[in-house]
Amino acid sequence: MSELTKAEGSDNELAFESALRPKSLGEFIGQSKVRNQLKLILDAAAIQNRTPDHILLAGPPGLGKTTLAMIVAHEGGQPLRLTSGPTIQHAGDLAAVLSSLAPGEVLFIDEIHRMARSAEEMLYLAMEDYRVDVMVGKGPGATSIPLEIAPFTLVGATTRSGMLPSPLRDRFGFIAHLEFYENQELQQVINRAAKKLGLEIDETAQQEIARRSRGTPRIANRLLRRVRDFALVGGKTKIGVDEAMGALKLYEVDDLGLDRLDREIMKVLVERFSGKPVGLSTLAVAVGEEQDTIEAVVEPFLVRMGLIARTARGRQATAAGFAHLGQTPPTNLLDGLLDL
Ligand SMILES: Nc1ncnc2c1ncn2[C@@H]1O[C@H](COP(=O)(O)OP(=O)(O)OP(=O)(O)O)[C@@H](O)[C@H]1O
Repeated sequence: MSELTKAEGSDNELAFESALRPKSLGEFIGQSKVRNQLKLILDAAAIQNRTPDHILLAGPPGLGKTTLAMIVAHEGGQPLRLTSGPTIQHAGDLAAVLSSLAPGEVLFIDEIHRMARSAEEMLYLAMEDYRVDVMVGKGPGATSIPLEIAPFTLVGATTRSGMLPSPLRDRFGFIAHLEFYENQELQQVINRAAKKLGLEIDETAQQEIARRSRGTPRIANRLLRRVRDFALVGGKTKIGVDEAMGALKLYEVDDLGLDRLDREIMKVLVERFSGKPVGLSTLAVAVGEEQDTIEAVVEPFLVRMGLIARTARGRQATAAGFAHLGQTPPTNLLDGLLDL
């Protein structure tokens, strides 16, 4: 049974993601600058028969950071070890992972900004000298024993590159900033996924889904599956614009791709605070969501769409933000910002 058939059977989001992941740089759509930069690093390492430099991938969720880490391992013919910052709560957790790496292995640490501080310090030495200092004993009798580890490539991923301490950031040979995808690139993502899923979908339907995918391949794939369900239940074998629009309406994805949480945030900024600046914590309480989610997931997209602006005084709705909710901005909203 193929990976995709198994994923179809379980309809499990993670299984689907992994089945739809591009396996090589050539298959990876968009992000051409990052792709070329990454290719140079991998090719140079291959010529010199050494492990590629450590790589940091920064950007909002769902843009392909895990996929790129898998590609780095795959292109270099190396195994991949996956872990994440929140699971590394002590230096010992990291020491266990590092000391068990095979030579050349690619270590992927997702949400690397959430790793324990003590582990961060251990990572500095490991990245630079392929060595860890393991503390044995406690108190004044404690000694540190240096332990050699195999040469490896670290691929770190973060949605909050600003939260990484500079000594850690500086130890990466390459920092890639992933950008939101253009609609035409998302259309390619949808087309590719549809082919893999054996779906017939016309171009207008692809465009409608692409336009509402928040610049994010993960969302494009997810919306495609909901549109597929809509067509299936409606007894359609070919997906057209009616099926696409029907499903998107049912799942409350609006014209610009804003979902329920995006709209709630827009409503708070426009209706409750009338375009005045609002602090992140107030905003989080007002919509009942984690500050982290707002900052890493919601805000980058709304800023990119020009619907809100981040200022030193807080978050503000812009004139375009007011217009999107069908409201008239206050007269003192100058150049998208209130003249306070
Ligand atoms: N450039 C791309 N071309 C085609 N599909 C892509 C691309 N980037 C991402 N995808 C698809 O989007 C999904 C999410 O990608 P991925 O898990 O790599 O994102 P991520 O940035 O690691 O997200 P998170 O930070 O939430 O873990 C995957 O199923 C993958 O197939």
